[in-house]
Amino acid sequence: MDLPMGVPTSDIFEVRETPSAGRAVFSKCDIPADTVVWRPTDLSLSVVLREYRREVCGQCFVYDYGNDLPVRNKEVGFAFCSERCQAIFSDEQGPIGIEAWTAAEKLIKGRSKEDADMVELDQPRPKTEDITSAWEGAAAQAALIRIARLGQRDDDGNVVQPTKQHKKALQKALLQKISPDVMSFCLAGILWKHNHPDEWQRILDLAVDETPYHSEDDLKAFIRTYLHLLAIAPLPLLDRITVETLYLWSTRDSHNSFGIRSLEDDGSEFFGYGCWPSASYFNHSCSPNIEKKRVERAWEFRAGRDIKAGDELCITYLSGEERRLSRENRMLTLKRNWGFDCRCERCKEQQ
Ligand SMILES: C[S@@+](CC[C@H](N)C(=O)[O-])C[C@H]1O[C@@H](n2cnc3c(N)ncnc32)[C@H](O)[C@@H]1O
Repeated sequence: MDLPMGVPTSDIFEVRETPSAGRAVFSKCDIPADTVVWRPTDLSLSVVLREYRREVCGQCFVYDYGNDLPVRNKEVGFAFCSERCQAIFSDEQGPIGIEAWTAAEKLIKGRSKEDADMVELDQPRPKTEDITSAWEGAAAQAALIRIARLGQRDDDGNVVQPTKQHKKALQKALLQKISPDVMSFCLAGILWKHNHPDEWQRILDLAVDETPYHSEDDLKAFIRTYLHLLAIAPLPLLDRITVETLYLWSTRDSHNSFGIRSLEDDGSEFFGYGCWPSASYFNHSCSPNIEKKRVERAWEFRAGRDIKAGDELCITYLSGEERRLSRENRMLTLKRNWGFDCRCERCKEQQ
């Protein structure tokens, strides 16, 4: 198998294709319990949910039992546990990133609470053809907004000023309902691609979910956010804000992101999520032999028991409470959240 760019490599494990669960990680030698097997540090896109933005550090995800963090940057809408974390954040996002977060924050703050994300359960997931036609439906308005921001050139290469029609398309986008967490996802993804253009292939190589939107509302929120970003983002980012990038990010995020949860209370607080490509080749088991623990922005994957050479190394995708569910309910949870029928050893044995 040609190894994808983001595949983790190590002396003690290798990534191979499996007959029924895609690629997976296998031990190359006996691994004693408690051995640190892998430390994924390659965080790409991450989202800290709006409701936790004052309590969870925007850089290292430290959480102080719900207390507001000491360094609050109201312009960009993040709080930090220290000046150092704020400086690292600014450095990683770059001047254009900071300008973009500031523009997004200004737009979100100017709006009422009604705009908060509402999750409608039980709506069907949009199919591929619904997704394609919904994005196509936004193309004309997107083109007008681009011209409103950048102008356009006539046949002789002269810049033609935007007309009332272009400006109206931009204004119309700004009046649309805002979904702050979708905005964070899209902006974080665009900025990651902007700041790491050579690493995009690591994202494209991940497992794909062609129908990543949970509901029609969710899909609509992404399309509105696309238009919002075109209307407000710094001009050097406009070429990056494309349907292709936003859709491809969603198709990879869906089956590869990990929840960023509290480190106490069995991870009961869900602060947001992030995608660490090198962590994304470990399959799930309901009886995992690898324990994963978040350490600030990184993960530590440790052998939870003695592992024999040739065994598959599996983590669990379930949260603390979910692990105690019956086989049927674990299967349902994995199907709903990750879209697969679990084929782990424990589920096979309990069949
Ligand atoms: C994070 S990726 C893991 C690596 C993936 N197998 C690959 O080829 O990229 C998650 C996807 O792997 C597959 N997978 C992981 N654990 C599985 C399991 N226990 N049973 C069946 N499929 C599984 C599912 O397709 C799932 O959406």
